[in-house]
Parts: sequence; C-alpha cells; structure tokens
Amino acid sequence: MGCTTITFGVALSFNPSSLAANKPFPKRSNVPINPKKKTSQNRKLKLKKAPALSVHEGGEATTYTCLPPKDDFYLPVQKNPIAEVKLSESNLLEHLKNEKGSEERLNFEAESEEESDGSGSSGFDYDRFELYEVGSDSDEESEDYVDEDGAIVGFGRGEDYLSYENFNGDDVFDGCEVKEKEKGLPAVMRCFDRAKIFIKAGDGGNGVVAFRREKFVPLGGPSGGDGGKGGNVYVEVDGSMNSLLPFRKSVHFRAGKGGNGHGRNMIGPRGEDVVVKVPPGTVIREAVGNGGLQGNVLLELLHPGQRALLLPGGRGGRGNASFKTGMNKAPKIAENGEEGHEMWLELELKLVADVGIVGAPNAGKSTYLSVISAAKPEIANYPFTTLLPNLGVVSFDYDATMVVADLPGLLEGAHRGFGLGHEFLRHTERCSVLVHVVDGSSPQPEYEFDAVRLELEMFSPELAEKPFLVAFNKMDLPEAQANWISFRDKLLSQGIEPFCMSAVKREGTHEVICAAHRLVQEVRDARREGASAIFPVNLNHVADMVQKQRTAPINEFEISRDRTGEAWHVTGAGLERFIQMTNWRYIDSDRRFQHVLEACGVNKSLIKLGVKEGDTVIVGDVS
Ligand SMILES: Nc1nc2c(ncn2[C@@H]2O[C@H](COP(=O)(O)OP(=O)(O)OP(=O)(O)O)[C@@H](O)[C@H]2O)c(=O)[nH]1
Ligand SMILES: [Mg+2]
Repeated sequence: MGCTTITFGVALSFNPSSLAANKPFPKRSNVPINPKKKTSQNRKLKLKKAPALSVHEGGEATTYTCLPPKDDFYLPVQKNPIAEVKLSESNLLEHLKNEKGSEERLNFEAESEEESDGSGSSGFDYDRFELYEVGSDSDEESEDYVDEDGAIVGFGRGEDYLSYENFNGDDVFDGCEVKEKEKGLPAVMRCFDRAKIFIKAGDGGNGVVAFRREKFVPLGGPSGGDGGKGGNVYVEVDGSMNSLLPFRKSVHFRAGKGGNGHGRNMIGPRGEDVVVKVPPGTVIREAVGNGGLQGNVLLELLHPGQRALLLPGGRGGRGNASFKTGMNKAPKIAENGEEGHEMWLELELKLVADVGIVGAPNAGKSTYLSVISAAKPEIANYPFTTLLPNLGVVSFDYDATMVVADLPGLLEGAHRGFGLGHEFLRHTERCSVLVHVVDGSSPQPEYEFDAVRLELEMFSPELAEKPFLVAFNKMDLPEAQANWISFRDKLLSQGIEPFCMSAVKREGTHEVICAAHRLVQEVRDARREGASAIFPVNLNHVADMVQKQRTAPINEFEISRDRTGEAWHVTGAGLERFIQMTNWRYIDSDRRFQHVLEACGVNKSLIKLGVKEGDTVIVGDVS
C-alpha cells in the first residue's frame, strides 16, 4: 500500500475553525435602512434691517457674520463609530433544498449607522454668541438677514438635511455574474463561490465660511472649520462564513459621508466606516466588465481576522480659516469635501482545505467524508447527489487536524460542460493532497480512473501534479472484489499503489486518511520553509494605490481640441480633483480657480496652442 507523490506546488492555508459544515441557517435579520431626512430650507432674502440675533436676552453682543452655502451646516451625531455589515454563514445544502424560501433563510445583518437628528448640539455657547445656528434641530423656517446695504449678515435658523448615503438595504439584486455555461445551474450553485460587489468610500464633508464675532474681540477673523473625513471601506475575513451567498442579496457597500465643518474652527465629524465581511479563502479582483476577462488580483484573504483597507474616505474640504493669509485676512472661500473613490469588485471563494476528495459520480466520496469526519453530507445512490463542496474536519490527536473537502462528481467530458462541469475544481487549487475515490463495483474501474485523471489534467496541469492517493471503494461488494486485482495491477504498472476500502463498512478507511495526513504534513513542512513568501506584508496596497491617484500633481494635464474646433478640453486627475472640491458659491473660489490655471501653466499652454478670445475651454465639468 502506498501512494505516488509527484510535486508540491501549491500554497495553501489551514483553517479548521472556519470550516465546520452543516451549520443551521440563522434567521434573517432586518436591515436597518438609514432614513434620509430632508428639510426644506426656504432661504428668502428679506430687505429689512438685520435684527439683533441674540439667543439669550441680555447676553453679550457677539455676532457671527457669514454667508453659509446652502448645503453646509448639519450636525450628525454618530453613535456607532463603525458600521459593520456582517454576512454570516449559510448552510448551502439546506439552502439548495429550500431554494424557494431561500430569502427567509439567508442571514444578513447590517448594523448600519443610526442617523442622528443632530439634536441640539450646535456647539455654540449661546451665552456668548449670537447669530445663525449651525445645524440647529429646529424646524423653524430659515431666513437670511440683510443689512441696509443689502449685504447678508446673518442666516436664520435652519436645518440642513443630512444627505447620508450609507449601506442601503434596498440596494439588492442578484449580484452573481451569470456566465452562459452556468445558466442551467441553480442560482445557489452559481453564487456560492462568486460574487460581484460595489464599494464606495465616504465623501469628505464640506468646509464652511464663518467669522468670529465676539465682544471685545474686534475683527475676530475667519473661523470656518474643515469638513470631516469620509468613512473608509474595509474588507475583513470572518471565520464563521463559508460562502459568498450573502452577497447575492447585498451588493452595494457605501461608507458614510464626513460631516460639514462648523464655526469656531470646529471640524466636521468623520464618516462611518464600512466593513465587508468575507469567508476565508476569498480572492478579490477588480471587475472588468462582461467579456469573460478577469481583472487583476487585488487581495487574497486566507486567515480569519485579516483586515485590509480597500478604499480610504475622501478628504474633508477646508473651511475659510485654512485660507487665511497675510494678504487675505478675511477669506470668503471654503472647499467641498473630496468625493470618495468607488469601484466594482469580483469576489471568488477558493475553499481552504488540506485534502480534496475527487472521483466519478456515485463513487462513495460523500460516504467516505461522513466516515472520517463529523460532517453529514447528503448520500444517495444516484449520481450528482453532491452539488456543492462539503467540508469536514478530521481530527487525529488533540493537535493534529486537517480539513477535507468532498467535491461533486466528475464525469468524462466535464471540461466540455457535461455533468456539473468542473468549475468547482478550482476549490482544489488550494488543497495539498487529493484522494481519488474509485467505485470498485463499476464495470470498468480502470477506465473510470483514467477518465477522471484526464479531466483533472484538462482543468489544470498543476492540479494533476498534486500528490494524490487512490482509494478503491465498495470492497464489500463481490463485483468490486472481482475487479480489485486487475485494477491494482494496472495502477502498479503505472507506479501507483492503490488502497482498497469499504466506506460503508468503515474498513480500510483509516489507512487512507492516515496516508493522506502524512502527505499533508510533508507539504506543510515544505511550505513552512518558504512561509514568509506566502503572506503579503502590506494588505492595504489597494488603498495606497487609490491614495497615490488622488495626489496626482495639478500641473500634469493634457489639452485636446474637439472636432468642431470650438472647444478645448483640459484633462488631468489633479486638476479635476481641484475642480470637484471647489465650492463655486463663494466669490473667492473663482479668483482662486483663475490663479491655479495660471500657476499650473494651463493658460500658458492654451495660448501656445492658439486659443482665441471667445473659445470655450472645458476643464473637468466646468466650461
Ligand atoms: N456497498 C457499498 N456502497 C457504498 C459504499 N460507499 C458508498 N456506497 C453507496 O454508494 C452510493 C453513493 O454514495 P455517495 O457517497 O453519495 O457517492 P458520491 O461519490 O458522493 O456521489 P455524488 O455526490 O453523486 O458524486 C450510496 O448509496 C452509498 O451508500 C461502500 O463502501 N459500499
Ligand atoms: Mg457526494
């Protein structure tokens, strides 16, 4: 008895705790949806003398004078610092059986942000200050107060609505990519190991314009605070998950927007982070459309608890206090918050198992798994009982365990789409060892063995080169006993020493799994030597890449002319970001924009290219 060891070529991870099969479906929990509060803000200009806006009668005469932009000023009070979207595990087989009522059985929890009504905490000391409120909770109508010269000196009580887009439970659709070949398969099979999701980092909050007005402090200067940073998007490995099925119902993950800045140099609150939970063994790629192409691998997450920052939130816009210079001591300018980056991702789950059980349909693979582990896979006397891989943990001693995956049956021609195809075989890519179960009672076990080996080779030569054992099953049946000698001789002639066993009678099964364990140990030892190469040190490289794109210099741009020859287009990441963050409501913004065009050489380049007076120049979305 023995086995053939060919090469060890695959890196894998061992994670028994995360892979307990057959857990019951937890009940679906309701997804809290953030109510969007929108209060109409009726900003009529009234040509009347500005009233003294003292909140407390007899308070010290302190006045804030400012011209707030319409969308500024709200005060979200954050209760939870991080909104976690927990996608808990699902029992796939049970789900498959109950496909119709599956919605009820999928568990999906989203502790998304509880939107605050921002009650009361405007941050002003009413004993000392008077003027308009920042983010008041009041529902009073908003008013601008205008002085005798027609200049707006104050902004009445008003509540700006919180336009806060966080994870939205309504954004639900079947996010699985449907390949043509897979269309005949039940949705649960298509979706358990592949998903496509959308992630968006939170936008930064806007900066504001405000001026300090306080008794005995003449010309208090600008005091508009910066906007808060947008929330980040993280991805984290959840050891209790074993499929990507929860992403079938929840596709969009959006981090919270940073709060707007406030007067008295107060910075807006930070946007809420979002954590996308994935099972161990998830590969994350950039989505590249529907051409069947695969995007670049961004991350490979193998171990429970691993966490990577995918998208950093947008920067908060600067308030007018940040624009104060020696030349301009009372700047009337503030920036918009930076928009958060967004992208579509493809997730693929590759099971993290040490041993993969392969073989033809009905060979007894599931029976064998049920004998060597506590797993209870479905067993029946017809082909394709197993539609999705089953996992089981085999324990030898207190410290020696390994994870075994029972895979769906493989038919000759699987690579052409017969049977279930062989899509699921990619789950064996991380297995160190394969156990090939052969139905000894079939008319020609040798032929069945060769056909399955050929399919493995057709799927991936690497897979065919993995160390494997052959287990000739059903030895309790006379047909198998009759076939055994010729089968063994044939394999011995190929240098393979097969095992024989009866899974039903539990005879010979222990020898097979012990031999598999020895092979797994050899692979683990070999891998330990090169362990440092397996785990990448920096998991945040996607965020670093996004950050690098954001900091593209403003003087790197291209100028092109459209076909009619009338319009000039200026494109450049740095310049476009600058325009997006420019708040055109303020007069000083125009001046700054012109100054930047001059300073970064856009004007010079346009003149060089022959721009004439009256020509249209389009920079970003500004014309
Ligand atoms: N007599 C006998 N029957 C067995 C043995 N092992 C499995 N069987 C039977 O073979 C049939 C198929 O067993 P499964 O374990 O479902 O086979 P499978 O390879 O998982 O099949 P698929 O999932 O359909 O690919 C069942 O009726 C089992 O009871 C064995 O050692 N002896
Ligand atoms: Mg089976």
